[in-house]
Amino acid sequence: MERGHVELEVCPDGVAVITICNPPVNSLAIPVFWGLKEKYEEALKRDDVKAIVITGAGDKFSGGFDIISMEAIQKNGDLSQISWVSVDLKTILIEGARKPSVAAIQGLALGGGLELAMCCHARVAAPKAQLGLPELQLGVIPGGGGTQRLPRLVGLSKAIEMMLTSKPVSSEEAKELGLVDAIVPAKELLPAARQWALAIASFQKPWTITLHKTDQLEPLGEAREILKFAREQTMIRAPNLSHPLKCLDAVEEGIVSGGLAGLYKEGEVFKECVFSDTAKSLVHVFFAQRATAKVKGITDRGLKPRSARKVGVVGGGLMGSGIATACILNGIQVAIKEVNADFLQAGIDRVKANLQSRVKKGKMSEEKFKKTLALLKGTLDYNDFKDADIVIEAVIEKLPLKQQIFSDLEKICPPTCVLASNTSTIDLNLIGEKITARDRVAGAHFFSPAHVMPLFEIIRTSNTAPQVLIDLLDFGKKIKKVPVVVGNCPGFAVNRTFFPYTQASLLLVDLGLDVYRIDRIVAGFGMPMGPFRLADLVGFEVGLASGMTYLEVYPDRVYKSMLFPLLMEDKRLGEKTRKGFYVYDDRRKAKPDPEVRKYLDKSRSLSGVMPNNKPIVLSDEEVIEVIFFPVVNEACRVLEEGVVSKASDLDVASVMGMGFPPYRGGIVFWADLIGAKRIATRLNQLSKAYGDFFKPCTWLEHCAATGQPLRSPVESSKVKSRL
Ligand SMILES: C[C@H](O)CC(=O)SCCNC(=O)CCNC(=O)[C@H](O)C(C)(C)COP(=O)(O)OP(=O)(O)OC[C@H]1O[C@@H](n2cnc3c(N)ncnc32)[C@H](O)[C@@H]1OP(=O)(O)O
Repeated sequence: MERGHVELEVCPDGVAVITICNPPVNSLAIPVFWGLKEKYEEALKRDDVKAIVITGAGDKFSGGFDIISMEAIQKNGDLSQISWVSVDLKTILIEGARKPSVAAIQGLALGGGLELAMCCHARVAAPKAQLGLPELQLGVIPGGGGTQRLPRLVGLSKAIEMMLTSKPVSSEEAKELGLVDAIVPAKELLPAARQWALAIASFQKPWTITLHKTDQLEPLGEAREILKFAREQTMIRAPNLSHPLKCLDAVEEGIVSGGLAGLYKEGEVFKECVFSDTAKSLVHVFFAQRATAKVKGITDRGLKPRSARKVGVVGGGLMGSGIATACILNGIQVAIKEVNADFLQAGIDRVKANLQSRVKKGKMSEEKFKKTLALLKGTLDYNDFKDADIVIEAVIEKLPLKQQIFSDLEKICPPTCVLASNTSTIDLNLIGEKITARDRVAGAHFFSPAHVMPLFEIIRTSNTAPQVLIDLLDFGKKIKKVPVVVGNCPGFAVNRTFFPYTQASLLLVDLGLDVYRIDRIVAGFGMPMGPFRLADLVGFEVGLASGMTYLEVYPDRVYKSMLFPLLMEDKRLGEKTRKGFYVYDDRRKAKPDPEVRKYLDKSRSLSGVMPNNKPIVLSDEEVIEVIFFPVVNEACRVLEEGVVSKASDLDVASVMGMGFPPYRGGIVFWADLIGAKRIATRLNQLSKAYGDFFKPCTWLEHCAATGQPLRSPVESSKVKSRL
């Protein structure tokens, strides 16, 4: 299907208005580029056209190069359809034309959209539009002249900052920076842009060819210093990524050898990047993230969400207060319930502290702080839940307590109120067992800290009503989370997939590897922290309790290490006691502790798993395999059992919930890049050496044997669906 087109209208004042039409964001699909060329040539030829305005249909200028086309290019390996755009279309035809062009920017001008605007001779914007070059977020670099024109408009430092962070600036900031020439009310945008274009044509306003501009560029020596510093920072912040450095190479070429040379370099680098695994992974995550909101059989029924205006939270502990914070931060009223005044005050204080930390960081004004906090009400009884739209229970993981709470809630809450539990392990069917309206029960699983972590796991049981899921999806979006609907099983999708992560790490320790080396390797792979630093953060009591849950349900896949109990015997419980695998100072900075050695030795001798009592030797790559291949194996079980409806949901969940590096595309995408065959072969070897913990599951073996990707839909005959 052809996507997008371009329209041309010649106004009586002699201005040709060229409009990009490709909803919802006017992305620059291939037909749009051809349309731009055709309409431009027409406008340049016509005698009744003096000047040109480029704009986007509706309320957006353009969201940039069409990422659907980018994915297609990555698949077919053919860049020829767009290789003419940067120089032939933008630089020669538009920027080099004998008639001036003005970009009329509304809503957003991102990536290729801003690049198009920058090759115009001026830019007029409506208030509050977003302008930026977020290409690095997709694993590519600006490939339509952005690496050359942005520094020439706003200076090198700011341009580098905008590209490396992928953060847009508002029209207002863009005006100050010199990226836009004027801001006018949205209604006057087109007339103002037309006037501006005519003023350029009659030489009353400057006819600026950005690629030839040098006045904003720093002197060469200073520019080199800025680039050097940017490279150093990039290597620290993103040691596994090469495309930000390549982006800086393209910028440098333009600074040293001129804009045109820079454009050619940019083209070469774009080509290298677009076919990289990094770009493929990040494009996959972009679409996968948006696809989580589409749930077959649920979101295609035409149901309308019942918007959540008031949420009840049961329990003001760490999770409850985090959930309450997430709600009030997004304008939703909250009643938080505790069992006594002290606990309630502690819960409210936690919410306050969460907000205050924003004030301290300059992200929230005092006034906004007060307004936000006013949305929170503390309560000791359920009366305040009488008009709640959603109630989320977030008390300790004790089934009878949760069952009692749900019975109470059913009596007091309106019949349309969604009854959700933030449990991370308990079967939701059991939690809702004592109530009549089981179709109202679902899981609303947040990740700690709940007001910060982006993932929101919505758990459905076989009884959960579609309307409840629609309401929770809407609620998730409202509180700016990425909601993923999953089935009901121990650990649900995320914790279940990742439980072998700690298990395998504990086994490696008993086989003789050092905890700190493991943590370094795993962090080097791109996880926010290694498994032992994470265990410290979560706390050993919690870690051990969830280990016990998995031991009950998946006994063949739990490695029974003594390491946690040994540390706990000496009151080393993790970060909260300032001693776990690491020791912590007042600022929570973790330092390896030589004393840990004795616990490791004891655990090793109790386990007796070291072959011939000698530590095994593994390369860094092998360590990653031993830790992450069992995670892939569990992900395959999750797919096999239909706990998620599509593999990309698990990719998003692993990235958003566990911090799996997005530039690896998520756990299943990453596994498919390696190949099921290699993973299954390695797991079979490990299984022979170290037991059933590593044994590949049916889906993994099936894909290894058939060459099918792991992400392919599991045939329904194989699915024991939990959805
Ligand atoms: C050569 C060039 O230098 C290379 C490039 O230009 S690469 C592209 C650079 N542009 C970007 O990275 C922008 C990507 N898009 C975004 O950040 C956000 O979508 C946005 C800020 C534009 C809009 O956000 P928001 O309003 O929350 O809506 P969001 O749900 O994300 O997007 C709406 C729809 O537009 C689609 N979309 C957004 N940007 C798109 C793009 N550039 N290409 C194709 N589709 C796009 C989304 O997939 C989504 O589709 P769906 O409804 O079918 O799921």
